Amino acid sequence: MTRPEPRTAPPGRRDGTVADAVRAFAADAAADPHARLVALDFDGTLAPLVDDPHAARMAPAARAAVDRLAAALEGTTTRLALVSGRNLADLAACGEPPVGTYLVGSHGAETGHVAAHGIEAVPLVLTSSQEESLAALRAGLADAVAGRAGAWVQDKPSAAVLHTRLASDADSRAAVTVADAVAERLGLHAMHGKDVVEVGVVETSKGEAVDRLREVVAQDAGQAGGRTRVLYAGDDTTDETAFAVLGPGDLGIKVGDGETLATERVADADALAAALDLLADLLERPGG
Ligand SMILES: O=P(O)(O)OC[C@H]1O[C@H](O[C@H]2O[C@H](CO)[C@@H](O)[C@H](O)[C@H]2O)[C@H](O)[C@@H](O)[C@@H]1O
Repeated sequence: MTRPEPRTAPPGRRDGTVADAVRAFAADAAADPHARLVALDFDGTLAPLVDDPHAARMAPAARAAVDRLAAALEGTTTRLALVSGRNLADLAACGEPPVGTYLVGSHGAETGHVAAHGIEAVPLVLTSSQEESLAALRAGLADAVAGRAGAWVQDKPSAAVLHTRLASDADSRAAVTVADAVAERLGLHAMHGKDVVEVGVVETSKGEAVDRLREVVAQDAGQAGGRTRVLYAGDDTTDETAFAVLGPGDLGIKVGDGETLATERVADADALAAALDLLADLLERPGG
């Protein structure tokens, strides 16, 4: 798994800088025939963070921009993806992705696609060893939250997540310490996100998922063997693995504060929506 060293994007960027970067990403298709992928994290990026994960929905401006972008992409060689730590079914339910969207759930352990008739998901099959690890992990995280008000465990098909958003600082620290120890004992990698510690039994990352999507999109767009250009936007530390696999012709946009490998930064979901709206404009009027 790629473990990037975060760095801080230059402070004080002008809004115009992100717009310029979006324009460069969307350079006239005639001059730049590469397939493109717009890959967006969900929580904290399109959807403001809330206490109940099931209640998370895209911010209204992000919802409108994503839907508009999806429509603008029809018939082009650009594809849309949601790339999330959420498990696939949860991502589909809360993200309500437009038809044609590629889905990456559980940080890459689950993949799918939104077809006109519904979600087409690649079945996730765990080995017996992974099933055993998952059971031990769930038991260990149950111990981590026992007696700690506000801390709770979310089960996923290939992972378990310690949530501490509603716990006191002391309870949060103690639960995180236990969760880290459980992961270490089981030989699993603990990913620390915003008020979450996520431990999965399938070794993967958003960065690996984005690299796999590059190939899928190139093939789908009739550019097999070509290098798909990627726009990736994310807000959390787990998105850094995706920023780490970006290179020339790609565009990384960090949403909110924090160290990052992304070259561009916007303040929040509304600002990201403005960038996605601009991209939709450019795709609707190539060269305009
Ligand atoms: O990769 P993402 O799409 O950003 O998903 C990462 C985690 O998102 C969810 O947790 C986060 O959002 C919750 C709802 O706003 C919030 O309560 C929590 O504190 C955040 O960390 C989700 O519940 C996790 O399973 C995802 O891994």
